Amino acid sequence: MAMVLGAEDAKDWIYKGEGAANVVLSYRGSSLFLLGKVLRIQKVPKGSTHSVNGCAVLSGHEKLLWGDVEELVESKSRDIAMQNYIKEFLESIKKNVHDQRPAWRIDAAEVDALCDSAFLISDHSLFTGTPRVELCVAVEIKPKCGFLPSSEFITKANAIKKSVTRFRMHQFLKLHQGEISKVSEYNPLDLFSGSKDRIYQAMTALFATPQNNFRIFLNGSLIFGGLGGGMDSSAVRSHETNTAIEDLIKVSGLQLPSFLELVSETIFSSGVLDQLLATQKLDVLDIEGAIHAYYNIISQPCMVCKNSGDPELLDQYSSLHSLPLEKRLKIVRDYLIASTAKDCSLMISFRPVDSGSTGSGYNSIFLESSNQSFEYKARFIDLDMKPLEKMVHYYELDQKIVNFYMKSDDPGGTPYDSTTRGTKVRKIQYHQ
Ligand SMILES: O=P(O)(O)O[C@@H]1[C@@H](OP(=O)(O)O)[C@H](OP(=O)(O)O)[C@H](O)[C@H](OP(=O)(O)O)[C@H]1OP(=O)(O)O
Ligand SMILES: Nc1ncnc2c1ncn2[C@@H]1O[C@H](COP(=O)(O)OP(=O)(O)OP(=O)(O)O)[C@@H](O)[C@H]1O
Ligand SMILES: [Zn+2]
Repeated sequence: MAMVLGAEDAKDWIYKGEGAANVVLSYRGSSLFLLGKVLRIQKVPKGSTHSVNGCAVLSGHEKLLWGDVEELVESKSRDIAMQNYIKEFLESIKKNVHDQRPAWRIDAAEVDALCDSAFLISDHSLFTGTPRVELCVAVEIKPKCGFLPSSEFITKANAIKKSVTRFRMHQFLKLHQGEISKVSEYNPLDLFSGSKDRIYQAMTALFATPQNNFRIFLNGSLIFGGLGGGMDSSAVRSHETNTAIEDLIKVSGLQLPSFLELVSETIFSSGVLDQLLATQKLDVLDIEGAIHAYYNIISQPCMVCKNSGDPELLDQYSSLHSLPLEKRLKIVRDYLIASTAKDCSLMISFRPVDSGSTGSGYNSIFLESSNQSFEYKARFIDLDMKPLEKMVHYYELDQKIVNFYMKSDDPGGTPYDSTTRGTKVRKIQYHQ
């Protein structure tokens, strides 16, 4: 369907949220086609001409990497060929959303008014795409990495990575950098555990410290959690949360614990995170292994080998450098796919249905504690491909997170075993 958007249409698009790379707007105009859709527009870092996640076209090395995924290589160039460049519309959007954006996001990047294209996607915070027609409660969860790495390429000095989650270690660095005001007790291993009780425990922790990992929408509007992917959502919470949660309770008939139970039960019985975890686990070698394959692909001397004076390690790494090209490409491809799976978000929308009426074709769930039935829809968002050129950043950030964590005093014990929380088990392991 051909449709041209001009500056006058910008008023119909309302700021919904944003991440590091995109601003997302929901439609509140009168076009039936656009109702229930969101527009996802790329951002450009302040002072740069490239979008946050690199160029829309693949670099030469990326073509080598993804070359056998024909659709990907083709679609990237098709986007460019079909570009419908609507600068005025995007300029107006840029102006309109300015006041709602978090200051730290404004400082980092702005809507790219020179963008070639934007994504028009279904609004997954709505059940059927029609706001205000029926009650719909949705949650957005950014689960992050749900397993502990066990790669043989993790150096002894970084062995802590095998027993403390990346999420927890990163929390200490974020706290130090002022990005968060307190360390979250959310443990991704609980969420991915497949155990009902542990999933519920993860949900309770996400609710207590939502950061950019948890949001609740009521009929498509954010009622809980940080707008704009805010690390700390204290502003939204202190202001509006109480009434919003009261609204939620009133309209859904669910008390908060029952609501968290509904989400936990859905995650548990749908198995929706199982496949995500399997995809995350494509990262078999960890960045400490994959980085070597990366340097071969870009035909540059390996900086990690260059800076390592340990003959034993160098010997181990040489096994990676001497792999056939196809194997090295696969290592990096799998690493990047896993990175996407570690960074995407899950949106689950719910609508109440009369008990027993499950003939609609949607998945349904019965919540015993409240004797209510719900239909649900689970969708993943932000499945963007990660740019190849981020590999060095991944390596450096990994080292930084681990080094900082080792200097920190984490009173939390081993996050993968909540029964040992509060003890010094982790430290004992570390000092061994
Ligand atoms: O590296 P991480 O784990 O901090 O993840 C980044 C996210 O940080 P957070 O989830 O807060 O820790 C980060 O999120 P925030 O900006 O912190 O909300 C982005 O999602 C970033 O991806 P991209 O650069 O937009 O493609 C993410 O970068 P990738 O690592 O997924 O490329
Ligand atoms: N299809 C959708 N339906 C409803 N809301 C959406 C949709 N896509 C994105 N959003 C909202 O917009 C926010 C930002 O979108 P998204 O995560 O795609 O941005 P991003 O910049 O790519 O994120 P990241 O920081 O993880 O790279 C999401 O957190 C979510 O609240
Ligand atoms: Zn190397």
